Amino acid sequence: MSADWNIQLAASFIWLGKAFLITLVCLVPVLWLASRFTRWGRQFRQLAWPYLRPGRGWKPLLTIALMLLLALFSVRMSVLFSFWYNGFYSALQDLNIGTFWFLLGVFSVLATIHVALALLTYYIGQAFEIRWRSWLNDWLTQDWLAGDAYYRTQFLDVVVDNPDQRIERDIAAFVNGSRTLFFGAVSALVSLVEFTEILWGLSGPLTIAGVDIPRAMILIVYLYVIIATLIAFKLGHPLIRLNFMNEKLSANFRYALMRLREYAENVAFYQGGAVENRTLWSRFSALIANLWALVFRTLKFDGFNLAVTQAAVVFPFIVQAPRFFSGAIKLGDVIQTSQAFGQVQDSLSFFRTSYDAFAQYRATLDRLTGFLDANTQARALPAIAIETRANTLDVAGLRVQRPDGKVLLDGLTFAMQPGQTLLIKGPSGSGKTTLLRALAGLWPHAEGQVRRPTGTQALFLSQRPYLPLGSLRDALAYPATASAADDSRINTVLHQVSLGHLSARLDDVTDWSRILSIGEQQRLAFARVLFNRPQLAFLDEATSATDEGLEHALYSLLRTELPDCMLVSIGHRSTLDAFHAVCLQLDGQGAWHLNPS
Ligand SMILES: Nc1ncnc2c1ncn2[C@@H]1O[C@H](COP(=O)(O)OP(=O)(O)OP(=O)(O)O)[C@@H](O)[C@H]1O
Repeated sequence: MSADWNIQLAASFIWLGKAFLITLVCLVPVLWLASRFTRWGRQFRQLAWPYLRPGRGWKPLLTIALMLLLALFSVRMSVLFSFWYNGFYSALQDLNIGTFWFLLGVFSVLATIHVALALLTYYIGQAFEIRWRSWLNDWLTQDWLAGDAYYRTQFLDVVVDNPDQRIERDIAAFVNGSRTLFFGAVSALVSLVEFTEILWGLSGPLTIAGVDIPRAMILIVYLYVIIATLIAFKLGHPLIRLNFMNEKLSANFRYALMRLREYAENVAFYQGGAVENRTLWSRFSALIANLWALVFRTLKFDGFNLAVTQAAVVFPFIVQAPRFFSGAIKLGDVIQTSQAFGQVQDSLSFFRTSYDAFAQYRATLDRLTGFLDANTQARALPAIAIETRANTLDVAGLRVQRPDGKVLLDGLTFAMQPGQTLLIKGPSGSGKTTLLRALAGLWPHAEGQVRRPTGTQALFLSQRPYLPLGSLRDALAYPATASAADDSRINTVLHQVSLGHLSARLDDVTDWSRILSIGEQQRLAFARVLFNRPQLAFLDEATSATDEGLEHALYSLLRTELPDCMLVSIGHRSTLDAFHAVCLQLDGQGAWHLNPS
């Protein structure tokens, strides 16, 4: 078979147009069926459609169409190269120097196009992945934050592990896997059709045990690869679970390392290195045990795949040898046969060799859709509906339970007006912090009515001070944002809480929670209240790390600076009584009493 190189340009464009249309016509129903009737197809649609749907813009779909065109072009180039090899080797066999030089000229054109095509494919593919990844990152992060899902997923029956990994790694793996597997499959199928056609033209009959088999090459390659694929699927199946476990165990190990870094000082004080080492080692061992299982399974899987590929190298030569030596076909035909056989073999084998990649891809789909589903379930958990009402805290018939059903507090009813103060007391574990969680709308095991200011008009200072990543100015203003224009007000409140020495470091970006002592962090939290001037502040043991003198100074400051702010405090010290008019006493069994403090 030889090609007329003078008409190849026009012929290639016509081929490209036809192949593009045929591929689209075949692809659309296949994708639709997969997204309806397969689990991975449904998961893919759940993750991909929000980005790809034309209602949001045509750019992603048009980029996919362009990538499809490039993939088809690349198949066309392989076909042209295969004809080039045929002509070239036949010219060598015929000692035809004119054709030899002509074909070298053709090669330089083909090679230039090939290089340009490869670079363009790379660039467009990467640009597509980066844009899609950014969009997904934004979507999943917002979904995680929406409705306090990042906090409330802990109350689900099945808690999703390592959301950080799902956002950071799985999105990238999903985007890359979707592109490479999709275009890999499309290229494989189109190559299969093209090179089967070439092989059809090149193959002759084969006589086995007296029986003539027409077009034997085609029959051999298809039978060979289909049987090999079935065996490979069986060998590769356990890889799905092993890959899933690998991701999970790696993330668990990473989390243990991160935690050690986070609590470095506590561990160092306890001299708990040996215990930590055991924990780290046990998590690492689980990871390694799974890795060994993965290695042995991959040895079997890859060993089989490599053997199948190697054995296929010699087939076409053996089958064509009689026709070549009898002079029925030329050297170029033999070379092209071997290439076409290799291409058909590769294309058919795509589904076998990609089984591993597909297994990982499915694990990624599971992790990402599991994450989104958990967020949705967390948002659907019950919570007290908070009604916004300025300058009042009105609680009626509030019932708070532990997750195991034990009632901590029943029928709580009280109301507060601007400037009023309430101190919540009770034994440890009686539900004081949980009551605040319920009043914040975070606790799922609560019912009743709450009316209060919302948004930045209500501030909750939790037992453990929290400082966000960023500058000291950001930490002080949290959750509001402050700019340099607010510096004079920030400096005033810093001096008021005896942190004036920090006023020169407002722009310093560092991990402030490691630098400031707990007492200083608690003072910073008071500065936050003074800066944000809420109508209502909840202080959960907010002065537990300060001495009584400083506690007195901080509470006095709140009363004088924010006389209208309603204060709800939790605390064990009797020194707090003086700053609160009413005391709510809990017994942790459901009963409660309101007394003058
Ligand atoms: N996420 C949770 N899952 C299960 N039980 C919880 C959870 N959070 C709190 N509890 C339980 O609810 C009960 C009340 O806890 P809470 O933190 O409200 O007590 P507290 O009165 O604030 O205690 P302390 O004075 O020691 O801070 C405790 O028995 C605690 O173990």
